[in-house]
Amino acid sequence: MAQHKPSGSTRGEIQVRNVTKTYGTGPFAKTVVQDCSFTIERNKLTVMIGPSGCGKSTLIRLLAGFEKPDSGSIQIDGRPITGPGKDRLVVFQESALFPWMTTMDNILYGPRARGEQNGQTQSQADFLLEKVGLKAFSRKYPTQLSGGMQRRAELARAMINNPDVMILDEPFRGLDAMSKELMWEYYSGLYEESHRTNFFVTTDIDEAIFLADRLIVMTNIPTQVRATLEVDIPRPRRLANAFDSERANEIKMQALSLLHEEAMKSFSGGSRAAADFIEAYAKRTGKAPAEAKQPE
Ligand SMILES: Nc1ncnc2c1ncn2[C@@H]1O[C@H](COP(=O)(O)OP(=O)(O)OP(=O)(O)O)[C@@H](O)[C@H]1O
Repeated sequence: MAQHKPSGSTRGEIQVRNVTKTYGTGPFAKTVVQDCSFTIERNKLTVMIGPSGCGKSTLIRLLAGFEKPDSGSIQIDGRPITGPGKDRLVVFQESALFPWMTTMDNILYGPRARGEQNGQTQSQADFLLEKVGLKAFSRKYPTQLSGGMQRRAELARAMINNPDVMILDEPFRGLDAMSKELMWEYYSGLYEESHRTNFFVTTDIDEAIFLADRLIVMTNIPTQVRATLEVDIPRPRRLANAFDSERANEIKMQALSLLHEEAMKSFSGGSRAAADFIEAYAKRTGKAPAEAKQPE
């Protein structure tokens, strides 16, 4: 049977302009995103990296249309995002596979639910199964798959819906190091097939550099863009060579130094976190807390 790869969309540019989001009110108000602007460029893989807890998942909920910004605007191809839409598809950290369905049935779930199952969706499912290395597992159930296989099945399940934008919130978090690296190859291979607009959020610098066309580095909370780096490393990228390039290391060092500065902000200002950090540092180095220098 002829196999059809998912068609690459030429839509899906997202513009975030001066977005602010605060949770709670009065003395309990907490601003998580502040005056944040960036563009997720069409047909590129944009990776967002930032310190843990800086507000990345909040931004994803805003892009997905699950929540609304307090001020500023978010547009897709010039239209305001007012709620969830089938032009955007979000893949979360948590498994969303139905345990009572086989891998194949999980992958075909979207087209079936829309009443769109036909010969073409079946051959797309075959193509995606092969691409994610699960051809021999199409009749297995999620519990019969490893964690990495489940994540690959989820990628296929999302991609068959051909969204204009794929939004991924730390989808490989929690996998062991080897499975995670394997996922990078599968995922970037899928991206290189379609060049669909992808927005991928992570806290893992190696993952970010391996995958990204563009890397957006975020500030600490309340978050906004600290820097945007073009990751001009040739494709296709493979684990065997991706980290050999001097350019990859240069970008990694640049991003790491920005992230380090941002992470250190949570330790400044005599906060409880700073006190804990200094105490732990003193224990580890054998120096009394008074001698241990607070990070600048
Ligand atoms: N609905 C909510 N109500 C109140 N506070 C919230 C809500 N959602 C998020 N926050 C707060 O916003 C901050 C940022 O959370 P968010 O999950 O967006 O960060 P993150 O960068 O995705 O974190 P991580 O990297 O750890 O996944 C946290 O301090 C969190 O407590």
